[in-house]
Amino acid sequence: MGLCFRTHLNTQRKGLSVGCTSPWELVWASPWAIKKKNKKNLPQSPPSLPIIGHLHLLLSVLPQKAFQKISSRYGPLLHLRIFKVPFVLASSASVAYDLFRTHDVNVSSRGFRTLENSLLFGHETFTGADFGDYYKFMKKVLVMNLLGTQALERSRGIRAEEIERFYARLMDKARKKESVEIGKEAMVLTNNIMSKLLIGRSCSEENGEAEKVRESVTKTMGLIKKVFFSNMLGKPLKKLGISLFEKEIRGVSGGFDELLERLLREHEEKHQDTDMMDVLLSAYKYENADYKITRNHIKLLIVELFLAGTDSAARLIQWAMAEIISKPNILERLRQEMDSVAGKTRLIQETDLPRLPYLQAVVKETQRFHPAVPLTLRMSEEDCNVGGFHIPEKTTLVVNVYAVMRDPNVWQNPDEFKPERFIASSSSEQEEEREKILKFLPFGSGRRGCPEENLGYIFVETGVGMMVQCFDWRINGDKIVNMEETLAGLSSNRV
Ligand code: HEM
Repeated sequence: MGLCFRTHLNTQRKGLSVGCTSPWELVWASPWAIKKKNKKNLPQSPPSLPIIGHLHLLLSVLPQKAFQKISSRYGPLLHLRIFKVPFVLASSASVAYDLFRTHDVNVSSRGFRTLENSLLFGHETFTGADFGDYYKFMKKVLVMNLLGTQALERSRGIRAEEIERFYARLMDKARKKESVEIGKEAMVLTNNIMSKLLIGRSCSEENGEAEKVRESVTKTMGLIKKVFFSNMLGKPLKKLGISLFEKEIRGVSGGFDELLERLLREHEEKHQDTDMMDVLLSAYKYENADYKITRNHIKLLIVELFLAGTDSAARLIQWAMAEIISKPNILERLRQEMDSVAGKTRLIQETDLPRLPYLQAVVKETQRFHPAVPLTLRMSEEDCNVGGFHIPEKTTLVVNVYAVMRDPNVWQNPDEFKPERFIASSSSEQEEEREKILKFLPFGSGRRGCPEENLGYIFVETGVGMMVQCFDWRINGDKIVNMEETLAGLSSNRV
């Protein structure tokens, strides 16, 4: 993207193991089994091919789009199989409601398969942990020290400082008439903020540390996509599954491990209590803690938070800007709103956000249209009934968030980018509607939903807000913004 100053601004401103007794296997085994199926009322299964099952339906387009196409033809709750491994695909708002409200506890584990002795995808991750003591302990630590309202207020200064540095970097490029890769710059912003919150300093640009970390984040997000699908491929491809990527995983994992070990030693030497790593070290050393965490837990959580906080928000900033730049009427309305709230002499601040409903609506519509995490993975602990169908225990559940947020039964003109839909009704009406159906799920939902919705919104709204407020944008070369989607990690990407 090319950019220049806005002339009127005067600021410097895992897997599923299926035993022979699984009802799913019975379904495929014999006509006798089909009777069993009907008795149990399992979700419908589209026609499949011998051996590979439904794999062929997934190969041509992005998985979320392929799944959406299958669901719109066969129904919102389907059982599919890839080779011998079954999973249930949920694709409508009402089914999402059933899963995340009625059966929230039952589906609050993910069932990831793990890789031993690896930092990434190891058995001690927070994101993959069962909903047990370790998970609950860490979540409490997170809310109190990083993600809760008070913790967010304490760290506001860090984010404001980083928005100013972001502004200064763009201003420098504008002065030199250089073009800007929005995704890359957004990643620097989110990466710096997460580094400061987690380890008390941003990674150094001088010695290449920051670039190395950003590269590792991008590589890991790519690996998450591969491991997500290898989790679904399960047993038959076990050897080809996670082990196929083992070398790659161990490489990235080793790099993170080395960095984290160095950071832990730095923190132990300075004995302070200012960032998330300090908090976790105190918990590690505290004899009477409710749960005895290990040094490995600390490293893992830091890496997971780093990944979760950096990548999704940066991609959303990139998507939001792509939509805004290609739609001048949205850009103009945003600017008017921003100028009336922040004026022309200072940068937009976090505290301005509640008074910027249109900016909030643009960010929400970006989340609906281009969800950073289009598919989420859960596992049913016990048998349950969803949308009138029987779901056996230990079934992998894939929720197609992308399809839910384009479900034509609950969204008007779902394939149109229309921020106004988020300001048309009052917040009490929206709340009432949300209670009845779960149709807006960019952060997932229920116990295993994203614990950091607030921080996610702050990142994206302030980042986008500043870019719109302070700069005019022009597309390099092409007259239109390329909105083609690719899959990088589990995230939609813009190329
Ligand atoms: C706009 C940015 C973000 C988006 C779109 C996003 C989205 C998501 C989604 C969809 C999930 C899975 C939810 C589910 O399975 O129901 C998730 C989980 C998670 N997110 Fe976020 N997230 C964002 C920002 C963040 C930030 C800033 C942090 C932390 C600093 C964070 C930490 C986490 C963690 C720890 C989990 C795992 C929760 C669990 O397993 O219980 N996320 N996020």
